[in-house]
Amino acid sequence: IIGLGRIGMGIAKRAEAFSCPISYYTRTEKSDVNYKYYPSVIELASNCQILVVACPLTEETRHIINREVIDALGPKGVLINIGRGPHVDERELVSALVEGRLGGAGLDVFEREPEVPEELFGLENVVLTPHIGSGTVETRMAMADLVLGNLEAHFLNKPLLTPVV
Ligand SMILES: NC(=O)C1=CN([C@@H]2O[C@H](COP(=O)(O)OP(=O)(O)OC[C@H]3O[C@@H](n4cnc5c(N)ncnc54)[C@H](O)[C@@H]3O)[C@@H](O)[C@H]2O)C=CC1
Ligand SMILES: O=CC(=O)O
Repeated sequence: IIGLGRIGMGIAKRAEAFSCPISYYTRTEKSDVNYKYYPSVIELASNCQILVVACPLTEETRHIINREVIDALGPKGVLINIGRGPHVDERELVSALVEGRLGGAGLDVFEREPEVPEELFGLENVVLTPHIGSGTVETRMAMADLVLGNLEAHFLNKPLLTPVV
């Protein structure tokens, strides 16, 4: 798992229930988890079967999944991207999938949404969803409540619930 935050931890917890050994990459090792830490994405990709991207998109994480990482994951590896499309060099991903250099992919996000590379539609080893990672009734209700809560706090001159700056 790349990015062991709220979503990454949620994925780890569920995967653990299926006896999956969990390893992760973040910029610094976490002292409060027992999962195996790798100090680079390459090392993580070389030592895992399923690589999940769950970090924020920043200049540092743009194309964090490049050809080198894809090759390290290899023909038996699977890439899951539920973060942001530009985490992945999509051209490299498509050619690796088409050429069988990567085992498979599960993609909820794409580099140039709403465009999705045509080649992906024909592949048996790819699962595509239209950026619906947060699309549950409960989550969407919680998102709407948070917006309303922030607006209410703002207009009552109270501290915001989730200030951005
Ligand atoms: N597909 C979808 O519908 C959704 C996608 N997302 C994406 O998932 C991302 C993660 O969401 P949360 O877990 O809620 O965020 P979070 O802030 O709780 O966790 C992000 C984690 O990534 C780590 N991180 C930051 N920079 C990093 C880097 N350079 N390399 C490795 N790790 C790094 C942070 O330390 C943190 O542990 C969001 O930023 C968003 O882009 C979020 C919600 C829905
Ligand atoms: O990508 C969706 C989000 O809530 O972030």
